Amino acid sequence: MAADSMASVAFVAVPFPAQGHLNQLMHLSLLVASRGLSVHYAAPAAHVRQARSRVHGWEPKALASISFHDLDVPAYESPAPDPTAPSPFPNHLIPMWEAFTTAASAPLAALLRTLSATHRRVVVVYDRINSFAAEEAARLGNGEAYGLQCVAISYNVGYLDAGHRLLRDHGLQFVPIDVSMSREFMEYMYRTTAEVRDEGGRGVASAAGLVMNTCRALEGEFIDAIAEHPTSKDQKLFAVGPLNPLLDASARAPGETRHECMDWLDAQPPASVLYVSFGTTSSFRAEQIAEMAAALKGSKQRFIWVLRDADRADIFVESGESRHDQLMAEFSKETQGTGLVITGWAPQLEILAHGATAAFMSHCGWNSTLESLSHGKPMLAWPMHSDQPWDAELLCKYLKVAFLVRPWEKHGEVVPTEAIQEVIEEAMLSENGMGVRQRAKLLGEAIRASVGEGGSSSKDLDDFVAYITR
Ligand SMILES: O=c1ccn([C@@H]2O[C@H](COP(=O)(O)OP(=O)(O)O[C@H]3O[C@H](CO)[C@@H](O)[C@H](O)[C@H]3O)[C@@H](O)[C@H]2O)c(=O)[nH]1
Repeated sequence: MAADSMASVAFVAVPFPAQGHLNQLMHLSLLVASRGLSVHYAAPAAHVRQARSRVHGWEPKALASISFHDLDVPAYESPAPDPTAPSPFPNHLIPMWEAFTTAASAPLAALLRTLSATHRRVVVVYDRINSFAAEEAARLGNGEAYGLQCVAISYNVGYLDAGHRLLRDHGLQFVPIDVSMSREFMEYMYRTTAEVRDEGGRGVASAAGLVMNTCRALEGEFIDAIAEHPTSKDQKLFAVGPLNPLLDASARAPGETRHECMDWLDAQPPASVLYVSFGTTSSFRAEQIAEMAAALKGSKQRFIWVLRDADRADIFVESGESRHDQLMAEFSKETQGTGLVITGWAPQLEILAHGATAAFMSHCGWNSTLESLSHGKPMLAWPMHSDQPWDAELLCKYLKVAFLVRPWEKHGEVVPTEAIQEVIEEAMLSENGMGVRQRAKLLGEAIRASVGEGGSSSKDLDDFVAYITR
């Protein structure tokens, strides 16, 4: 591709302001920038700062290849999450999301107009929740918009048709979205997300296509099912994932200072540590924390447990102290030598890549799922909300690389120590566990091949860049 043809195209990423979403558009932006495009990343100031400070797996200097733009939004509340709420869905983030959707389109439109005047084409890649960004791109004479699918593409197959052949053939259940998400968030999505307003229809009519953070090795049949669906008519589809960087088993991330837990991991035997973490949007009830602590201790397995509450709307107003600090000081003494508890931000990508890590107990957020599988690590699935029950189905019944800790039907109940411990022991010690680990290792190799030279995702990324710079 000629350099001038690249430079005359502006690529503008418009993420949804939550860690699991900021992160994916950041990785895609860095990948596209490394191919020589002029890349812009536009979000509220605190979220630009969050995305930059938490980016993992890249050289910090890679961030210099992107122009960051603060979208001016009015002040919003940033309450602490409520761990006692009946549902773990992060309703405390909704005031911030409302402020974002109401206010961000005007500054985004101004940015797009400026770029439109100085570039041959403006390509907006927007989180599918942010339909407003595609509408702003459509107002430009030289604008083009692509949705970014931040969750499994099979999730959409289930959403469009819960009785789809692929679901029937594999015995997969789709939990309706109004069951796995809060009513308040459904109402919000109905206003902000064309695909939801359309009940799974075409979505933003003007969007040129869809970029998917997945690969054929994981979801090939589902990618084909979406391509054949009438809603994809005239849309360009690109499966370019996993977007997260891949590290080798030494888990050395470029240019980063290492978290102290990595030295501890270095000293553990190969494939001996269970990693436990539940992403950035869920908080455990105190009763559940006690059962988890007892199960980890009782299993006598090595572990790293990231015990943190859901992010606040603005992560920089967090107090620094954790409600778990005191309890954990005691638990850490009891399990010293066997396990580590982290109540701050953990280097998840590095932990999952490390040769001492055997398996990952997770809520099955799509980033966690991709980060684990792309490093060949099986999962212990404990879905909390949103797309997570679907991911657990995909992992346990379709890919067969996970053990189910808690079936979705029991999501209102506290999972007792014995049930958690039983799954840990099955994953870490049993013959069946070894089989699942082996399958995850092979799947990891296939996923890595997808983004390697000549792989399906690498080819789709080439095609995407070639198409937007045509
Ligand atoms: O201490 C921590 C905690 C988290 N992470 C990272 O934070 C991200 C978390 O993302 P994810 O696993 O997807 O979980 P959530 O934060 O819960 O993500 C939300 O967004 C995802 C993408 O849409 C959805 O799949 C989830 O259901 C939704 O809850 C991952 O990259 C983790 O590596 C860390 O690096 N360190």
